[in-house]
Amino acid sequence: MSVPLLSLKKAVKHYPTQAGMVHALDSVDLEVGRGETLGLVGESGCGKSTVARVALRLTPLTAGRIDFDGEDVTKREGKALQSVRSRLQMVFQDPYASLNPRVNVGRALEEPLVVQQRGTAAERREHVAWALARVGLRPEMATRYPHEFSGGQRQRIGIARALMLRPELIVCDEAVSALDVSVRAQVLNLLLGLREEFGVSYLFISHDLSVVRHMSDRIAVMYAGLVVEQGPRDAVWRAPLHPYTRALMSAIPRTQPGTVHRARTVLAGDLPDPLQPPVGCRFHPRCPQAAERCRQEAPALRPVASQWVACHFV
Ligand SMILES: Nc1ncnc2c1ncn2[C@@H]1O[C@H](COP(=O)(O)OP(=O)(O)OP(=O)(O)O)[C@@H](O)[C@H]1O
Repeated sequence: MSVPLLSLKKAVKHYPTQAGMVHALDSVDLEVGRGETLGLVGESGCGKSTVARVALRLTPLTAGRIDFDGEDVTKREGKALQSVRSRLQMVFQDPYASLNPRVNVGRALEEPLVVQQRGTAAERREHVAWALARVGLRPEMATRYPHEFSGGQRQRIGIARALMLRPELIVCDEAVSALDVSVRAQVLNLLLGLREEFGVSYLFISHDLSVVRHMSDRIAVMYAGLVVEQGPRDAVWRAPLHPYTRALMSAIPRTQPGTVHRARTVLAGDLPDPLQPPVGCRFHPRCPQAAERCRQEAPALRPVASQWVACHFV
């Protein structure tokens, strides 16, 4: 098998707080192959954005390792880190928050090229026009300011900015969650088109399973700082194995095309307290199948059929 573009190996991220240590990630293993889209799903607070932040080296790991294109980049700093960063970009949920309201769109798009000292001013302007056109905006819009755009257009600007350095991997963190349904479909199709055109890989993070299904080749399901199931998109969608994934799937409205008819499992309770995750399987307090072993022993991810699953009873 070829070397994955991005891999997290036993990645741990704990945030020290006044109340104690928040266990945001505990030994997470994930891989994104070249040209592949890995969808990451799970409830709010399970650690999805933390995966994005550690993958982009926006925050350091507490333990574990990150490889990019076969090289250990966990501790890279300075110029060596900058060269990795240029190959990895992020699209945020709210592009407005990441766009300076006083800076026009042309300058905002040019900025990554200026930081990386690429091209002359004229070449950079030309590249801005190209990126705007590529995301379906008119090049003359470069002189406008963020507030002059709709939510969907702003997200296109966020994508154009991510494209400026022609990255190999784009991390999309809830990139379409704030958009209306029709605009959402357009932005998703734009992302799929860019993948076709440039072979870019995506780490596609969303709490919305149907969006993840639309976008991904493989799906990883997170629960309370851990990956509990991962595998090929259709296998996870059609035959989820972990009780948590099954509960997530059963909550999807049956009106959606291709949805497999499943008895609905209502998940009682909330995610566990990240300051004190439960002993044993972290899902056991909410699991309809929990037994004594689940209360005592944490299940490891192991291969079952075409998936990897962390459950004693699958
Ligand atoms: N800087 C921080 N300091 C302390 N705790 C944090 C910090 N960032 C995140 N957390 C906590 O880490 C856990 C995981 O958060 P994270 O944002 O990664 O989850 P998420 O799945 O992306 O949720 P959401 O979809 O709501 O963003 C949560 O309990 C969160 O409160």
